[in-house]
Amino acid sequence: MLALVLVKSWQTERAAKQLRSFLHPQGVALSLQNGLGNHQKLSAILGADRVFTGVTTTGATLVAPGRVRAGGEGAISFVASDRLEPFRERFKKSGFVVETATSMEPLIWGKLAINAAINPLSVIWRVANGELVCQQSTRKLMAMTAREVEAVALAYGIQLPFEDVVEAVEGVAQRTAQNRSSMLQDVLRGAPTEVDAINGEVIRAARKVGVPVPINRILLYLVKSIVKRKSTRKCNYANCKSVGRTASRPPTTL
Ligand SMILES: NC(=O)C1=CN([C@@H]2O[C@H](COP(=O)(O)OP(=O)(O)OC[C@H]3O[C@@H](n4cnc5c(N)ncnc54)[C@H](OP(=O)(O)O)[C@@H]3O)[C@@H](O)[C@H]2O)C=CC1
Ligand SMILES: CC(C)(CO)C(=O)C(=O)O
Repeated sequence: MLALVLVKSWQTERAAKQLRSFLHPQGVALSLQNGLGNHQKLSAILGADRVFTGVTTTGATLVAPGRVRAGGEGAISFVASDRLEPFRERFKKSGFVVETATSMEPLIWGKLAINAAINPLSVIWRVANGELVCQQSTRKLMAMTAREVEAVALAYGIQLPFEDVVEAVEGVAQRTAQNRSSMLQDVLRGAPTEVDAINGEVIRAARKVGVPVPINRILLYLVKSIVKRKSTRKCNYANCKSVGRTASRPPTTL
């Protein structure tokens, strides 16, 4: 039995606890989630020998309950294992492209670079992925973000699984041109985002090895402020306690 874990990273722990009670003792869980930390959360609850983590660049947009629009070409990638082998053919029969990787960390960090660069920018500009490669300025921002992630990975001795991270990010954005990133879908429906598990984790990992990641930091705060603004409909300045403000006037509109 295979349990595919495709919940948001902040839902992983709950899903793992549920899985613990009904996954067959010989069954395995395969996470294709974005971000860092899902493998550890699942392993802590289900046991490391039952948890596999891969990635997918197959885009999907939820259009209504039970209705999903395929969001362009992509692949499912995971490290070869006897326990996953029986499911490879099933994925292929269902029309998915399946790729084999030699180790998990480069795979996860490669996907992290892709999501750190595409997802927040799609939220900030409210565009489908393809739009991000249409303008020089957004392309530059995507490139700078992805290169920061690559620098952090290298500081940990992890080589990303592509020759050129910028080409990889732009390639995914082009192949999923019509897709709304999973983060944009979250923001549009008022759900929590995975920005902490993506750009937030890049920042945490970078801090430990002393690599500067200013663009990831800015993207994290921009996404958080957009989410916050959407949930607080009117200007909350008068009641804001968290800003140690010195001025008694409201902020100037620029
Ligand atoms: N969408 C995309 O294009 C891609 C997404 N990903 C990654 O895949 C993962 C899933 O993304 P996505 O499909 O967009 O997410 P969605 O939030 O659209 O879908 C997740 C679904 O899982 C349900 N769910 C949550 N917890 C449980 C549970 N314990 N038991 C059963 N169902 C549960 C949610 O229900 P409810 O809404 O009620 O919480 C929701 O319907 C994420 O990590 C994402 O980053 C990776 C590549 C592409
Ligand atoms: C592959 C991509 C960028 C597809 O949109 C994705 O992983 C996501 O939206 O989270």
